[in-house]
Amino acid sequence: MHTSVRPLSPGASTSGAQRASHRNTVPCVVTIAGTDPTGGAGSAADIKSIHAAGGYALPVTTAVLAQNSSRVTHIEHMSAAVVRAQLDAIAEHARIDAVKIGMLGTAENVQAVAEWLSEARPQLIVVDPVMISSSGTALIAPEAFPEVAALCAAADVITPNALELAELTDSSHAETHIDVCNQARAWTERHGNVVIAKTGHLDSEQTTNYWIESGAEPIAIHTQRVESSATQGTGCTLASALTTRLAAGDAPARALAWASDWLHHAISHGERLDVTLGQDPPVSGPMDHFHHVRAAMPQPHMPQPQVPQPHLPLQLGSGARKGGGSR
Ligand SMILES: Nc1ncnc2c1ncn2[C@@H]1O[C@H](COP(=O)(O)OP(=O)(O)O)[C@@H](O)[C@H]1O
Ligand SMILES: Cc1ncc(COP(=O)(O)OP(=O)(O)O)c(N)n1
Repeated sequence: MHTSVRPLSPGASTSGAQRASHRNTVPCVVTIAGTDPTGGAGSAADIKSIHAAGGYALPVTTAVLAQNSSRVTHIEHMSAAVVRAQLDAIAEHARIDAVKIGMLGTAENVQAVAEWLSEARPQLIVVDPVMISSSGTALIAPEAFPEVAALCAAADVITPNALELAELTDSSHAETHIDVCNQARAWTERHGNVVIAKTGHLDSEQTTNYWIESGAEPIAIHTQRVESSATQGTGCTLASALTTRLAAGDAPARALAWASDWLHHAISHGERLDVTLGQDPPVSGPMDHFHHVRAAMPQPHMPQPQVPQPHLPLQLGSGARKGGGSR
């Protein structure tokens, strides 16, 4: 890595995650990501999630993809100059409360983003180290792995899935919640920032999200695994919603609980969108990022989502609860 983003002092991650200065305004969140024309993952998922969580999205495109949930047929990487120009255009125009980073694609783009971050010094940086699509296509060049790891080390919060966490910590693929938490703990003790340890890729009834931070008790937000095809873009969605709630000033437990619970409902209500063409076996499709808004806007042709409260912040429903435990 040629560029360091900024030095992190011990505990800086917590303060970074809690240092939201615009608690009484809509948080402006820059999302740096690739595209998905089917709207399920990438920047489309990010924009929807940021707005659903009460923020305003400023999208920077790193790559244009022809993809759906079954395959990626084309990737056009933006040049580092185009990525940088988009970031500069935002910086001269808008308040930036937080930056969420997803697919970067090339080592040049990782460097361009790292350089900009070291100049812009946003208050909150969340990195979702996107490496592979669920359809199996690599979304980052292998030679860029060390650059992505360095970017992760300089972030306030990282949100790797189990595969990405194993890659970052040079470990074998986790099989249990305890494995995932141990790997996250190893990362956080080395780098001093927060890891959201995710368990969507494991074979467990619960899809608990853990806030793992050096020197602090883990925060565990438990949700039940939903048997649904509406799981396209879950990682992008969780990271974007969490970033927005942190930028809004929520404490870590509240922000992670809101994002996890809302995501659980978005998956649960996704199939009723009925977007994907019927296939056998069914392909995965988008979740409903606006189930809570739809609940407040009667649509006679659709069954009404049973979401009790349309306002922010969403109170915890039956899907999520805070507490310890590893499974
Ligand atoms: N089947 C599911 N039911 C409920 N929640 C899920 C499901 N799959 C994923 N999630 C939620 O989405 C989050 C991200 O999913 P995960 O598969 O771990 O990462 P990624 O989408 O980045 O590969 C999980 O932490 C969990 O909150
Ligand atoms: C452009 C782009 N970015 C990220 C992903 C992968 O997103 P993720 O949220 O991890 O979703 P799934 O792969 O689990 O659907 C992507 N496909 N495209």
